[in-house]
Amino acid sequence: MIPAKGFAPSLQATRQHRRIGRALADLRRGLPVVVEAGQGALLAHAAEHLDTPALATLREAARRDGSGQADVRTFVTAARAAVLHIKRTGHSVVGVRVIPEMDARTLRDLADPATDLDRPLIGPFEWLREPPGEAALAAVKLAKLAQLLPAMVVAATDEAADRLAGRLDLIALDPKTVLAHDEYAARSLKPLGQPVRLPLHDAAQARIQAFRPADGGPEHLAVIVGQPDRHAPVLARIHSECFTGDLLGSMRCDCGEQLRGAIRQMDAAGGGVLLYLAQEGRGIGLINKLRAYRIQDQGFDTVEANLRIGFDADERVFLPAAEMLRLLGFDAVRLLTNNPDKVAGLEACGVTVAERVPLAFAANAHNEFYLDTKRKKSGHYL
Ligand SMILES: Nc1nc2c(ncn2[C@@H]2O[C@H](COP(=O)(O)OP(=O)(O)OP(=O)(O)O)[C@@H](O)[C@H]2O)c(=O)[nH]1
Ligand SMILES: [Zn+2]
Repeated sequence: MIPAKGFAPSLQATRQHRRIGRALADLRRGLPVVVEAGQGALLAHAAEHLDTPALATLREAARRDGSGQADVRTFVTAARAAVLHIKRTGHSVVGVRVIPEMDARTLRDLADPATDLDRPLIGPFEWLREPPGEAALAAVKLAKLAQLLPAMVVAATDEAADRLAGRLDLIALDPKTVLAHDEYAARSLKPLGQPVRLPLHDAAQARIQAFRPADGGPEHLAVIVGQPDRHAPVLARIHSECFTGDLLGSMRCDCGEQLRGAIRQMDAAGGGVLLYLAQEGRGIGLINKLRAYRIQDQGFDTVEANLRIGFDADERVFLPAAEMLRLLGFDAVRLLTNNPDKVAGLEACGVTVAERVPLAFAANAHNEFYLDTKRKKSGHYL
């Protein structure tokens, strides 16, 4: 059994994490958030929502340098910086100085790969070689948590975070809390009542159970097929949500077939557990996955498309899956997957993967290249 690690956050920590949910809603509706940065703060705006008045607010709030220029920067991930021909800095997040000639549209384009080929950006950009502070890392993490493009335009201010947030009626966050949020959300998962009966087309004896994190973030689901034995490794599938494949039957991927195939295999084996994780698009969210599809239609593969947007090839964390297994009473699994990272990710969270059980279906004309890329670039066994 995975040690429960005595999850008992302080009231203060709980308050901070709940604030993140409110901050994400603000970012998604086009408002900035405040991130503590030493004595001062960053006023951070999601790049994809930046318009002219928002940029003016950032310029007004920013401290001035010796020449009177406002200290506004746009922070992008190393992957996006590479697309912008910014020399490798060795840091995961890179700051680009926002000079007075840059307008809101330029800053949106800097973040958004959609126009890369039609309207190539004119550099070179003035980027900062120093490592980004914790506050800048937290700002970019917030964009990812909000499932927006992973780029933030920020003003560095000398005003204390609480004062600035109070004055502008915004949410102030501590960067350490933001950076620890994934772990908090996973460890705070709680089952919602008892599993409820859900006869499925492929498994008549099935039940479904929802798990909710304390921060108000997305719920994850577990489908328990049959009566799995708690004393032996359980046949398990960790399946990341794929609206297009699971629900619509998209032929761009193999998700729908894997989902139903896994349930059939569990039914045939007399029992199993399928964890359905709210991690659409390998953790980048549905809208960003649709952006990735558009880039793939320009000739890039699935990994390149993620990187051009500024994400890693895979942004998922497997701690929620491990926690759900623990809460369901399973400590060892026979994992239905072709993905070596899932095996390693789950084991790193304390779940024993006793066996990897392959899950393969014939390719179609639309997903052949996708499956080939999984094999060649992501090391999938297929
Ligand atoms: N970013 C991105 N996500 C994709 C793409 N195609 C499918 N996905 C997502 O990938 C996830 C599918 O992952 P899984 O079914 O867990 O598959 P996997 O990581 O390949 O591993 P196994 O299926 O277990 O071998 C879903 O969240 C899909 O939405 C794509 O082209 N880009
Ligand atoms: Zn899919």
